Amino acid sequence: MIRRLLHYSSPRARRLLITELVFIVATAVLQGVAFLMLVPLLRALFLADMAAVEPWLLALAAVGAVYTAAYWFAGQIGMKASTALLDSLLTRLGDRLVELPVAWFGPDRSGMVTGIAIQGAMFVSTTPYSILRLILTGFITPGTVLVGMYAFDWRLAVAMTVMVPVMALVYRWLRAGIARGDAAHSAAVADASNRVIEFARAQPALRTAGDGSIADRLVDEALHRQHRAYKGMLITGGAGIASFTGVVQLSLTVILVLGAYLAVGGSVDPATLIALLVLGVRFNEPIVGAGDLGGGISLARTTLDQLDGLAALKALPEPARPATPRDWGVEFRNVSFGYGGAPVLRNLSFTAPSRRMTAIVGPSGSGKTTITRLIARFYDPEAGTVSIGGVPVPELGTAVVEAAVSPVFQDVYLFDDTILNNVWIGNPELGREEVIAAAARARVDEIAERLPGGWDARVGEGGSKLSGGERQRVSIARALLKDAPIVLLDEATAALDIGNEIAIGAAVDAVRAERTLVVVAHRLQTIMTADQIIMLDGAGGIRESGTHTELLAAGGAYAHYWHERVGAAGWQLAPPA
Ligand SMILES: Nc1ncnc2c1ncn2[C@@H]1O[C@H](COP(=O)(O)OP(=O)(O)OP(=O)(O)O)[C@@H](O)[C@H]1O
Repeated sequence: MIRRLLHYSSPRARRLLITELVFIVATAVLQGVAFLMLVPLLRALFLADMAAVEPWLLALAAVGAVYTAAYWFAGQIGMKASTALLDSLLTRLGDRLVELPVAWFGPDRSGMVTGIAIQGAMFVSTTPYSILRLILTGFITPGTVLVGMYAFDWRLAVAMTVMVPVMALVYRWLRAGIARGDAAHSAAVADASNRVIEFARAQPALRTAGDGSIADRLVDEALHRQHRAYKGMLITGGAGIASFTGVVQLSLTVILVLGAYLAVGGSVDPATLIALLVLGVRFNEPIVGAGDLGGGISLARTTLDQLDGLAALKALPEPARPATPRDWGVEFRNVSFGYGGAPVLRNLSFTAPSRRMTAIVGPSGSGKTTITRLIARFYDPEAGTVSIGGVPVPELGTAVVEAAVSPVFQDVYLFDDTILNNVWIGNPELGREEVIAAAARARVDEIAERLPGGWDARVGEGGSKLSGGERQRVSIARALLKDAPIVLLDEATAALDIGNEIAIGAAVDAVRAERTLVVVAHRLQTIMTADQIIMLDGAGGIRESGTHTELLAAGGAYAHYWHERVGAAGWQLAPPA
């Protein structure tokens, strides 16, 4: 545990932690020495040997004073060490989250990450002071007492020594049982948290569907599993602690019986025996306390295991020196990819040239959004290459790709901040006026005018005060501000109101001449004006590709799709006769 804590510590936290541990060990040894000094002192008192009482009393007071000072200092350092350790753990967690591929973050991860950030890291950081100190004291103080015992009576000391491996075995068993129970409980808590978060988020959908039975059942099952895991943890933990306490009490009984036997035989005088028995009790007390705290250590260990698990996750490969792309055209060559199940894309090849708009169309679930995720390097393909400017994306590295790509996805997340700041994150280097200008190009000014507070109005958690289309407009404004050479636009599937239609149309016009624009296209206007249309076949490949005019003239699947869509939208391609 100490090694693992040091591993997750910054250099400052490590220094503080080591100093704290040195002082903890010193206080534990001093406590043991003080207990040992009780023997001659008590013996002198029982024998009414006042001449011997005084020096022992003074010596005990001196040890007590040093102990108190060391204890106070360990506490002060301990508090600083905890704060430094908490900082290190949260920094490590943050650094790791930034390195992990975007694809790793799903709703099922939020429970675990929240658990570490809010509770686990705090628990681990207070472990040295609140738990480790007591456990170390629980073993070092009795160890000191045991060594000293040999100076008083070797037979009682041997009896105590024989009990040590038995206690150690039971302690190990206790810790292993608690660790197992705690790991199962933590997993169940994370699962239940995910379910409850999902349940809260899904309320609008559940209420409109009028049947919340599935969500109710999933939450109930998760809570039930958590309850069972908690009960299991209490049962194994309770049984372990009871067994350990029993063994420790047994050792006391052994000392008592042996002491009585020795006293009856006359080889120990009664005054010494009573003093030694007091020492025996003091020997056992801290050990029992340490046994009770074994569970606390396991909780900290579970969080450290989770951090180890995060550290072991494979990040996407990064180049030692990122290559330079020749331009910003995108190429897929024989790309195959799936999410662990059936392949979504199979041997897919196409080019989205620089300064051109490529529209991707196809049946629902055919992989349109997946293509944009591969360009943004949320994932690397299982086979084939995705290249930008002639360089495979892994050779460019995630940082280059992230800087080169502006994604405007459907699931836009807005921070609970002002509408202006939500656009500003597209490029924090620019000034307020430039941000407002870019926002106006995506027609975000209309939204700001509507909200009390204008540009400084807050948008609510996740952007809850804005409509889906309005959130996408903010996302478009971010993309315009970021001014990246590749723009990925996943058009909303829902019908847009006229304001959002115009905003998206304006964004498309603003970027298409200068950048590589790849649009998962649903608006007829976007599709027909694209420089190139890639129509997916729904089986992982491309059915047809070309310009709107070419594909219509070919009279194939695209022409069929187009006429259906036009009919559904009520468009008229030619004036009625
Ligand atoms: N994170 C994911 N994990 C597992 N499967 C996924 C994930 N995202 C998408 N899929 C699956 O991959 C397939 C392609 O999804 P994708 O979103 O790329 O399709 P799409 O063509 O954009 O669909 P739509 O037009 O309905 O948005 C679907 O079968 C989908 O269920």
